[in-house]
Amino acid sequence: MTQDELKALVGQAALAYVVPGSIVGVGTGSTVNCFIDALATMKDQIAGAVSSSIKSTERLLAHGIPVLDSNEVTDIPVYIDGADEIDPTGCMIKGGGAALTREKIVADLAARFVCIADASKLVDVLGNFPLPVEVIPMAAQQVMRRFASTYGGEARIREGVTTDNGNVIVDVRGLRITDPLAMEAEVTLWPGVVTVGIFGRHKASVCLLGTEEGVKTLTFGG
Ligand SMILES: O=C[C@H](O)[C@H](O)[C@H](O)COP(=O)(O)O
Repeated sequence: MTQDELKALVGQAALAYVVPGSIVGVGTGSTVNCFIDALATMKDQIAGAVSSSIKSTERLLAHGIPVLDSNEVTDIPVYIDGADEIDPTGCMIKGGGAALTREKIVADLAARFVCIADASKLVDVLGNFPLPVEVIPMAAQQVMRRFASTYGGEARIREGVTTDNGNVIVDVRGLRITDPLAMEAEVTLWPGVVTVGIFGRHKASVCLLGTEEGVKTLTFGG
């Protein structure tokens, strides 16, 4: 199966986690695009969506799925999103598409995080994928210096990218993130950091992995 077919497979499988009548939390990325297309087939059975990016909002609206303002929503049963890496405990690196901040905001509204990905995203230790950090532009150099002195790795500003919130993305290569919760807690405190792309406090409850043998379900509690 191609990567696109694996993404379509898990996008379709995620429909089983959508609670009828509810508002669905929708992530961002190529895998989520497959989910949005599948969700369109049951749009009459949901109350709408809360979206994590302008791109996902546009795709949802193009399918006629109503998108609610996150400020009008207090809680949702399920958030469905992709990931760049997933470790064996369900912690993830996200933000390859620069949507990490809004993704964490919507994930925080949700009782469960259903991660959809192809099997290549499952890793033993996070960090092979460059860690995205959304940073207020005036703090970019300061945050990159602090990363180098605290954790090492090689930090670079992602060229040509401005987030939906008007900020830059710093990508940090060469990390080995053995304690995602500790790094997430620490980096989140640095002035100028809006969001670090470690999803440890908002880790996956369930992960639907696309494999040659079909969808493999991993559960991490919750
Ligand atoms: O900012 C983007 C998100 O965190 C995506 O969920 C992540 O990059 C995975 O995207 P894709 O499904 O395209 O691999």
